[in-house]
Amino acid sequence: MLTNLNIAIIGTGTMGEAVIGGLLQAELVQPSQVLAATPRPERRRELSQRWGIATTGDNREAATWGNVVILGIKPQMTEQVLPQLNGAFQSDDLIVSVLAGVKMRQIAEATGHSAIARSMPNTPAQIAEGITVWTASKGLDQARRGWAKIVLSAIGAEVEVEDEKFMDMATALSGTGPAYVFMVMEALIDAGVHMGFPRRIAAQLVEQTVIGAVRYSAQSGKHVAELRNMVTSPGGTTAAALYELEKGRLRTVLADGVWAAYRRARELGGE
Ligand SMILES: NC(=O)C1=CN([C@@H]2O[C@H](COP(=O)(O)OP(=O)(O)OC[C@H]3O[C@@H](n4cnc5c(N)ncnc54)[C@H](O)[C@@H]3O)[C@@H](O)[C@H]2O)C=CC1
Ligand SMILES: O=C(O)[C@@H]1CCC=N1
Repeated sequence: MLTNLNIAIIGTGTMGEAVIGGLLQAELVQPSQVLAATPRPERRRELSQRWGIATTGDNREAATWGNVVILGIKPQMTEQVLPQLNGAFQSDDLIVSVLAGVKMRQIAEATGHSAIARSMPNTPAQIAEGITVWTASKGLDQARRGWAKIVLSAIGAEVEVEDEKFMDMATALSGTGPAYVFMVMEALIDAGVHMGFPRRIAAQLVEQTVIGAVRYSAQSGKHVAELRNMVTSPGGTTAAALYELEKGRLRTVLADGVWAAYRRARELGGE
């Protein structure tokens, strides 16, 4: 449990705040157990008003105070921020990173602390509907693995993987994934408007089509190709549409996007 733990968040943008919100809304912690570190005073005011938590502009103070220290800064900031934290950790603290690309070895070297859970959430975390893939540093004890699991389950489902190599793949597939879905939705809504629907109605049709298709897929347990075949009447509209999508290389374009994200995640980690 997280009852007696202090949770510090360093870097409280989109993802850092999602974790704060998830923890508080699930009542896994009290506001008095949370300290948010971020450089901008107006952002600190906003966070303390919205969540009733303490804030600081001093990253080292947050790392010293926290038993669980969540890193929500951008990967490009690691060289500047992580050395500030060196020596601030107690031996039984836990670092939870959400940084794309950055390896546990890099975090351990820069901070001098090797008890780390590296995670990759995604933005539906903001409504506790995220999916987070995570892995722990070798030899991390069960108690702190438990802390990581509880913190990450506050923002949705979580999947633990043994090998850190899966983290960059998760970054490309599920971490970046909501952007693929939103872009496809946007394109479909625009097509509806192009045909003549008012935008509001086009958006409603697309949104519920996506929600319905995802729930149907999850509940039916059928392979997605089988579900797609069930939509495709012989000589009908879907067959006509799918022919054009295949001709436009939709599948390989999506795969190329995922591979580009994977390569970029590896670059951010210095590979
Ligand atoms: N946005 C997303 O969908 C996801 C992002 N991530 C990871 O989460 C991390 C944060 O990404 P976002 O929340 O999207 O970025 P963001 O730009 O919204 O948040 C970064 C935050 O760090 C703060 N910051 C800047 N300099 C700082 C410093 N010196 N000390 C402390 N805080 C500082 C900024 O004020 C900002 O609030 C990244 O490492 C990213 O790879 C992971 C999964 C999904
Ligand atoms: O774009 C990014 O780098 C972050 C990591 C995964 C999603 N957003």
